[in-house]
Amino acid sequence: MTDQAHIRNFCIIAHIDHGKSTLADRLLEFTGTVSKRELMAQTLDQMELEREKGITIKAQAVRMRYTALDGEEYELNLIDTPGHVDFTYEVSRSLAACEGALLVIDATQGIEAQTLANLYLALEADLSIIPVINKIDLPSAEPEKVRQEVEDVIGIPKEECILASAKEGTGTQDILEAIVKLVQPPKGEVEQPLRALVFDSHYDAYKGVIAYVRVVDGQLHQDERVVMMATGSTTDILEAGYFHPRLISAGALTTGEVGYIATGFKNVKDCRVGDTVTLPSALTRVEPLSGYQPAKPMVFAGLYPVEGNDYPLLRDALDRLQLNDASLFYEPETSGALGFGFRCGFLGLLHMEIIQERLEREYNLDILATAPSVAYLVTKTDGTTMEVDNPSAMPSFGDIEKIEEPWMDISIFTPSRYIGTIMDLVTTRRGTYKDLKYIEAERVLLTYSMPLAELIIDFYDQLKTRTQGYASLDYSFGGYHESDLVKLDILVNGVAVDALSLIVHREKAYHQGRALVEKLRGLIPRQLFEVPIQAAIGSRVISRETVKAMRKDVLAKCYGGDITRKRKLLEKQKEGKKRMKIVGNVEIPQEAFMAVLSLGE
Ligand SMILES: Nc1nc2c(ncn2[C@@H]2O[C@H](COP(=O)(O)OP(=O)(O)OP(=O)(O)O)[C@@H](O)[C@H]2O)c(=O)[nH]1
Repeated sequence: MTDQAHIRNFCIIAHIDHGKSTLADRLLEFTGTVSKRELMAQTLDQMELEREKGITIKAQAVRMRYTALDGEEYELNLIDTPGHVDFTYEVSRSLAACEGALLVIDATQGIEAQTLANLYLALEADLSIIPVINKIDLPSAEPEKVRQEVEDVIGIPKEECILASAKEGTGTQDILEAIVKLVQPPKGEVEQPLRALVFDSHYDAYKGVIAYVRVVDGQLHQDERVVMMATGSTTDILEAGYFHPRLISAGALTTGEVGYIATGFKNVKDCRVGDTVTLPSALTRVEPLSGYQPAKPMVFAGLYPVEGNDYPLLRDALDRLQLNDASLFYEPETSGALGFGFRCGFLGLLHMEIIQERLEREYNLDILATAPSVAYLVTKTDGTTMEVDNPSAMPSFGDIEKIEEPWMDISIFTPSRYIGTIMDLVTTRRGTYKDLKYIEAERVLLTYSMPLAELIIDFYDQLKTRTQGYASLDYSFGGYHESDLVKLDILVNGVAVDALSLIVHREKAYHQGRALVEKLRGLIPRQLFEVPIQAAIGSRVISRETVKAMRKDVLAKCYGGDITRKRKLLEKQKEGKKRMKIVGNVEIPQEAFMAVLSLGE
């Protein structure tokens, strides 16, 4: 165990793609924690999906030993943080386990929305900030300009910025020296009863839930009985140790240290991120560490197996994913159109996408997902209130007194030439303007308030398209507000398809209904008969399109000749069918359920 004065706990925060993982690799390599050969492209991003999407999802922690220029050896604990807004809560928990943060800024991009969002979280957690201007090897790098930006926007003197290239290793030692000099050693009392913060966890088939902890006070030892203050669960610590980056058992962890405990818990729910670990004997004497909050899903969608028989498999897969991901919520749901499936709650759209992909890739399931929805607070005329996260479960409008929907505070960084088009985009999404700040002559920070329902429908892609990729976005929950909403039903061949129902603002209902049926006409394949598609509010049909009947057989092309070609065509047709659901007697493809996401403006 290292004495407290020689421990430094820090994290790296950055906007997506500014080079956090690459820099982490350089630090691991420089300190000899991982050899170059061992260092796979990105050690810290372990999940395959993370690697592919190039984003960090789960926070990780690695212990390094570094002999500084002062001749002393230090224990440096690097806590990696997720870079995406969906995971803000995990970021803030990781930050709470540190005393310092490297703020990485891309020298070709400058400060972006999540640079600031993460910086604010770090300041809230009272961390020392070390700005690192990365990618200075690139020809388009403008380190001087970015330095000035750091001084003007963040208020840190520009001389304190470290210039680095994580790719080439420039500046690595300067960064390590700055960590030793500028980051405070951990405070906390080793004589006090144990308090350790759980800042992340993962499930291991042999050791149960592995909790990633920061010991704030006291010590913890293997075989000791501990209790989780928020959930009340108790267990004996099977193993205690640190990450190197693999788990190294050390028998104990002391005040100020970061490491893991193997808890034997069978579910991450017993050991939530943000919870405090203590000893049963100290339970009544210690205050839990602040800031625990259960993750709250914001975006909901139905997930259905394409093959009805796969329902039990889907349930098992969700069960298993949830072992590792306490923020994933699901419950059984039945849809008239899609059969048996699950209503799932996610932290955000990216989270939803990740879960969907993991179900398909790791569990080999074909999933049909309905369009994402938010959770509405509905007050009925009889005075009762309910939360509705599925449009088809909305009570009939005669019974509704009012509906409130979640609004987000959003901030957008953009070159000033795009202000007009962004303003226009946000207004068509019912957003309201809050503020505009010039960051430098040609870059601005715009802030708005906007319904989450509008944000999850293609907003980010639209923003990127309209600004040629230059704008960056960040958002946080801003409260519930009453809105004039209606339910839009879609009828296919005269039958209302519950999974296509939408909640929309009354003023936009007509336009959206029309756009949607037009889109659906293009997506629903021709059948042997004519298929009308209608949009309706209550019993009033507001728009109608028709899918014409099919005229020719696909096999007609083959002139009865080439059998391989015929088989190929049939195979292809089968492929195409994979993501189809038969509703009534009409085949509806997956894209139809997502059509609402791409209606354009
Ligand atoms: N030229 C150059 N490229 C770099 C440097 N640092 C990182 N990159 C590249 O920038 C891209 C993003 O780097 P990552 O380290 O994955 O970024 P990140 O911040 O960890 O991204 P998230 O995990 O999504 O938050 C990768 O293609 C890196 O190879 C650098 O110093 N110079």
